[in-house]
Amino acid sequence: MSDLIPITPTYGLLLGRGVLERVPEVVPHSATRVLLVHAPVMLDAASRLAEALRAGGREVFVEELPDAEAAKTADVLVRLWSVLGQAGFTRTDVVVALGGGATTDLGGFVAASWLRGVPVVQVPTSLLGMVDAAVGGKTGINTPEGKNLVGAFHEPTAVVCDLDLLRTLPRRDLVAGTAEVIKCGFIADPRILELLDADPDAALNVDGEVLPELVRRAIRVKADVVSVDLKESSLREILNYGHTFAHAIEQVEHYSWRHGDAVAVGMVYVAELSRRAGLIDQQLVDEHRRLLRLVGLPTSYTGGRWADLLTAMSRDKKTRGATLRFVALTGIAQPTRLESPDPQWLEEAFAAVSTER
Ligand SMILES: NC(=O)c1ccc[n+]([C@@H]2O[C@H](COP(=O)([O-])OP(=O)(O)OC[C@H]3O[C@@H](n4cnc5c(N)ncnc54)[C@H](O)[C@@H]3O)[C@@H](O)[C@H]2O)c1
Ligand SMILES: O=C(O)C(=O)C[C@@H](O)[C@H](O)[C@H](O)COP(=O)(O)O
Ligand SMILES: [Zn+2]
Repeated sequence: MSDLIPITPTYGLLLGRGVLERVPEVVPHSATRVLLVHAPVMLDAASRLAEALRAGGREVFVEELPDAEAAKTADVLVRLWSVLGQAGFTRTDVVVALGGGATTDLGGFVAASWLRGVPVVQVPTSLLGMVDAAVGGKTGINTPEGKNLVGAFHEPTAVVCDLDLLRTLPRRDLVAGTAEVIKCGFIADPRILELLDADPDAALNVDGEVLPELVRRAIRVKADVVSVDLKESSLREILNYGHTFAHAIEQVEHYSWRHGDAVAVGMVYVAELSRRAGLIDQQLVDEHRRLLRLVGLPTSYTGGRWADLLTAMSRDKKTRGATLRFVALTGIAQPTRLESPDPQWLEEAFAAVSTER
């Protein structure tokens, strides 16, 4: 099973089983040099890919990145700029990123920043990377002040998602990836929620047919948004559902929380907030908790001081001046914005996610 999904008029996504070997096909012909950055766990796959690229006559530089969020730092970026400079990378050369969302965010930003932009081919290896991080052109790194605070919009030349790679993904990371799939269900595609509800085990079976269907649907949601609003002038914000509180958790917890787990709690937080603002009823808040728990995602967060979380939320990219802004729902597949919510609701929603309900 393999098919090419158009993301925007300029690039597509190859989705299927065993498609990793087709990466050389999508590397631009003009590229004589390739920088292949990979997550530590992808060492063998990176070596094989490098050999295949060399067999095609390319000069390949392989760089292993620190794992997970440790890859998304200025130090790693500086190290890679040095590699590119020493190797004499030109604008026709290419970066290939092989790993989870942290690897593709960093790889994308190296490509965006080198010579003000060279091509990048994204090869996500986690569920979250396939349905979200590697698609849509958001790239970047964290700073001590917050998550993804430095970055660029830089669309990939191609995205290659080999579903076979999910076989080695730890269960906890697979589950975390479903948070972004569920997010797509809540903001745009209720069928995602139905499929998941009907058979949560099938939704997490990497050898079955339900997971690929969920992956395709989530990618379609993302593609429909980024193809009309790459730079997040308005519509794209809906992909940030749950992320205001999620990013605050990640930062306050020094990135010991998985992004997807934080997004799960963040969606419950904004649902609680939206109920207080009169946008949704308690039933839809409960539905968030029920669906997230079905696949084993967390729905509560007991750590963190409220003041620290609020400071972190104020640095969210949707904030305008002193105005905190959230993506909220008025119903399933009906996203809206909630601006300057009552400070008491903000804290009450925190109290509500601080206990298991
Ligand atoms: N740019 C975007 O639009 C966007 C969207 C969503 C998330 N993100 C970012 O993506 C990151 C989260 O992505 P993630 O959940 O993939 O995290 P991750 O990249 O940290 O990967 C999670 C873990 O799984 C491992 N892993 C990945 N693929 C594997 C495989 N096939 N087999 C075994 N282990 C594997 C990784 O090495 C890591 O330890 C965050 O930094 C988040 O901010 C970006
Ligand atoms: O693609 C987008 O736009 C998103 O918001 C997708 C999110 O899942 C993703 O985590 C993104 O990196 C968050 O972006 P940020 O601008 O809030 O850092
Ligand atoms: Zn996310």
